Amino acid sequence: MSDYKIAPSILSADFARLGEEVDNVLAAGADWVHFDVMDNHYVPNLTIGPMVCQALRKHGVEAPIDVHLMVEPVDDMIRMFADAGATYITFHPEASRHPDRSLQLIRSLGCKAGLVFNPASSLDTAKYVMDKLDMILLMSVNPGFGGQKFIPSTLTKLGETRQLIDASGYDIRLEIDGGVNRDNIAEIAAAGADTFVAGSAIFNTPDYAEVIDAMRKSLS
Ligand SMILES: O=C(CO)[C@@H](O)[C@H](O)COP(=O)(O)O
Repeated sequence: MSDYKIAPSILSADFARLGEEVDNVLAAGADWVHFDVMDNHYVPNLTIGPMVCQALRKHGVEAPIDVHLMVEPVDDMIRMFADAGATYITFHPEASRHPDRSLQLIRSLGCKAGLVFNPASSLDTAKYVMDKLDMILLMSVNPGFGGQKFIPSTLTKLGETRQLIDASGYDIRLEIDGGVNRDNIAEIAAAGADTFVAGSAIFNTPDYAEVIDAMRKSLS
């Protein structure tokens, strides 16, 4: 597999200089912008909303914006992020009363749709909606904060998810999020991931290009 995507999580960026940070990380070789939306209800933290996504588009960001909704409920936010220029919109199935309907809503608004699974959540819901998925995102930390350690049992879960995707025959990306860095990215890719979210491993270093290059080297 060679179509790897690196998606820096702007949760670890300097919010006071967000446009510049996103420009810099894309110029450094990032493929996507990962956009973490937290509501202090589904997760115990509060971050950014659709206005910030729209502001990044107005600023000139053309790269895919990968919106990870950690909010409950999800449908109003899906509509607002689709209007704001999101490319992917993913949500946690337990945060929607009707996950199938929410997935259909995302696609009906012209975005790509995905489900997110926490470290201890079963993949069951995914099995019944494979035809409506463009991405499965596995959390390798508990959601809510950047800078946590990768939970090793996620490697087994990645393998199970990869089998599920391959058996389905659908074109579904497998994204991993939490504790990804230059030292573990190769092992994570070998377990089945093709899309890598990394926040602190990129934004907490002075040279974004150096880290992203090192990640790509590990992947090649
Ligand atoms: O969604 C989340 C946290 O809830 C992630 O996107 C983190 O922001 C990843 O940060 P690092 O673990 O890479 O620092």
